[in-house]
Amino acid sequence: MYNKLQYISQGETIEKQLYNIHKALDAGCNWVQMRFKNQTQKDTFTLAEEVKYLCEKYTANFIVNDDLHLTKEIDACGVHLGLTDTKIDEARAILGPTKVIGGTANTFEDIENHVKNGCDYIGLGPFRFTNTKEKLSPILGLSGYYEILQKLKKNNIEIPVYAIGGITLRDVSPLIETGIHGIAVSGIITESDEKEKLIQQLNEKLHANIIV
Ligand SMILES: Cc1ncc(COP(=O)(O)OP(=O)(O)O)c(N)n1
Ligand SMILES: Cc1ncsc1CCOP(=O)(O)O
Ligand SMILES: [Mg+2]
Repeated sequence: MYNKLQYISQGETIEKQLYNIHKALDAGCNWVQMRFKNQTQKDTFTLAEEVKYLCEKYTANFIVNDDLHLTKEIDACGVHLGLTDTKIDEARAILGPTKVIGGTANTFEDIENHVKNGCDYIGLGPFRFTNTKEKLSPILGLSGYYEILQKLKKNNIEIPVYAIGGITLRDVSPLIETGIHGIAVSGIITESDEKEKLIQQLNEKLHANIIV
């Protein structure tokens, strides 16, 4: 099963990205999504090779944001694709059955389509406003997650759903109660001065036995 906590990297240079990823791994993250926007192909490739090496050293899963061909080229564990990125079925045809493909969703219908097209997990959001990403889809809030997760249950659609967007520690328990599998976070881990403690607290809440 997929880890319940995914760290999405931040940093405008290769050095800052590596620093942030290294810190997150040291503090106990074992799933990293490398998100390095608006960069040259050369720099993105250089960073990806370094991140792959680091993740192997820490036995962490490594997925690439957006870039399907880079994922294949460096043999990462998988890729995360948004609603305007390469289509999930195209990615599946190129990557084959074993790579992890995550897809962004904002609605029940997005999830239905992703499942039909061979997606492995869903990043459903945004939960609330965040400065980490520009051009956000409509904010879902807790009620949005509750509605969508109920509809998935009613339609017998089973896929790990990750909440994303502006999530803080105190959001985790109520989000888990909606039926999500886990969370994908960037800001709270990158900015924390006590990363190890935070990751431990996040994992405790993510793994608490909640009867939904
Ligand atoms: C786990 C997860 N969920 C959603 C996203 C957002 O993807 P996308 O909409 O393509 O936006 P960018 O991250 O590419 O700006 C994600 N990256 N990860
Ligand atoms: C990539 C992405 N997609 C929707 S919100 C978001 C950013 C998540 O980062 P943060 O946890 O800092 O809000
Ligand atoms: Mg994208």
